[in-house]
Amino acid sequence: MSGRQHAEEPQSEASTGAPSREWVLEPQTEYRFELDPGSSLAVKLIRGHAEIFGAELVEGKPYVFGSECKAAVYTWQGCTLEMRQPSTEYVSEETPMSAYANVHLALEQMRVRALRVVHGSPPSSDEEANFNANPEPPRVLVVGPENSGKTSVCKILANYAIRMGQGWSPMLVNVDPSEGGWAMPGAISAAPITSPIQTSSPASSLGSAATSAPMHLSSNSLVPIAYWYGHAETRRNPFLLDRLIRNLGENVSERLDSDAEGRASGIIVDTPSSFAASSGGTNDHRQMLIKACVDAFRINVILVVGHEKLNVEMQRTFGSRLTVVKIPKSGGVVELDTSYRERVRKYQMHNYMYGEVIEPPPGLGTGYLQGGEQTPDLTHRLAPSSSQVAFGDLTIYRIGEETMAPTSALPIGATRVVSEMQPLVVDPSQPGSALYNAMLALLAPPNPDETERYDEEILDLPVVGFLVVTQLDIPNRRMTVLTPSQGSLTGRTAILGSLEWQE
Ligand SMILES: Nc1ncnc2c1ncn2[C@@H]1O[C@H](COP(=O)(O)OP(=O)(O)OP(=O)(O)O)[C@@H](O)[C@H]1O
Repeated sequence: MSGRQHAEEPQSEASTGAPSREWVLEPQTEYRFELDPGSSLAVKLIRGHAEIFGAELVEGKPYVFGSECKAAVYTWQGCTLEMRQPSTEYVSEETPMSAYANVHLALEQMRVRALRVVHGSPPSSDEEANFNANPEPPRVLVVGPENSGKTSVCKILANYAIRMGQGWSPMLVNVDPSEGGWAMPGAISAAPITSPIQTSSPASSLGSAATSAPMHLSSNSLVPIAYWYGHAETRRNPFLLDRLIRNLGENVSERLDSDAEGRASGIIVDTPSSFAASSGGTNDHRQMLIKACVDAFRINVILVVGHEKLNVEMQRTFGSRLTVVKIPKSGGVVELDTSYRERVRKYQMHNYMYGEVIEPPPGLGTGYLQGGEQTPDLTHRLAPSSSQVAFGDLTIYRIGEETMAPTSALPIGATRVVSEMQPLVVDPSQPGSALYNAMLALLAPPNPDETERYDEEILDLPVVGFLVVTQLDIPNRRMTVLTPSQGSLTGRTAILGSLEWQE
């Protein structure tokens, strides 16, 4: 074992607090930790250099982690770390970081060449040798089975791009609706990354997004583009997901069209594990969704994380027109079970509404960083508002699902079959509307030009926020909703999915 555990003595101020320990890490090793529910960890870099999923640690600053976070502190050159209160910890010498760094270098070359074209600079001699007259920026799809570390790979690659100091702003895309990215579980989203993605909690595994927190308080906040699918499982409505992935791709392209330098930074797409193996869904759906991503984001590199069969399949399907590379899976990736994933969804929903303040380990004092931000009390605690809305003020739809009415209640001859894409109005006064405690996505306003409107327009509108129905008062035709933003809901449209708010 290369990590030496140095001291195990309580620090002076912490006679009532958690003891701190030092670890000395050899070059190219990582310290892995896992937190139990309700516990928190503080890590401080004492000397040397270290990073968490590619984001560098600042020397001398304690970083806190909570909400059952599982992660690793990696060092290329060696370092000394101090920590308080991990639940599980160990050091590993075997990591795939060299392979990931090589992938990063290849992507970086693609960015540099693409930017040269933007600036109209002449190609370098190696490009002439390769006859690469029209270099493209990297547009990368990361695929792999459950718990292969796809999200971690995406974070590492985005953070390494940021660390180049070239002003890159790679577009990070999350098409895994079970994770929620910067939005909410049930959504797919994209955001340009301009500062390192910090890891502190699975409630905000891709860094923090701006909800109702004033932007100037949270410098790392991102304003993502999001679409609402409404379910955690891709098999629930793959046709809807296909359409939303294409919408997200179009929206991302439009943004990048007017930002040539951002375009040269490239795109990194994190995918759900159901893209690797059809768990309940069909193989056709799986392939359809992979193809939707390849088309929508004009993918030119597919990274397959540690899965030989999927690698062969991707080579066969796409190998003739884009680069498919298999990369190793990290032994540190933690097997996340269903109940953990459910708890993480709850943390993410709570984080969206209330923000998250991690209680630091006792004895840490002040001046620590949470998710890279100082003074977490200000930046991470939000105050959602509860307001009353008349049934008629907010139009609510569900997409492509049958009403709950039993067949016997349907008109004679009516069938229960509904197209996957059909928007159906939800009547809050009907028992079985499934609105109570449901998570709803608030859509952007439709096209102001009535002539541009079409029947299924609401499928193509991005999400501007989320709300929860916390009370239904059917006799008075009112409902109480919880939302982090203060704007009026009158005349707005919201979509219901199958995700429930959990207090
Ligand atoms: N080297 C590591 N050391 C410790 N924990 C790690 C390491 N790499 C990843 N993890 C943790 O393992 C868990 C799973 O990793 P990750 O989310 O990257 O996998 P995934 O393949 O994207 O998951 P999913 O099955 O949800 O698609 C996460 O909690 C992540 O923080």
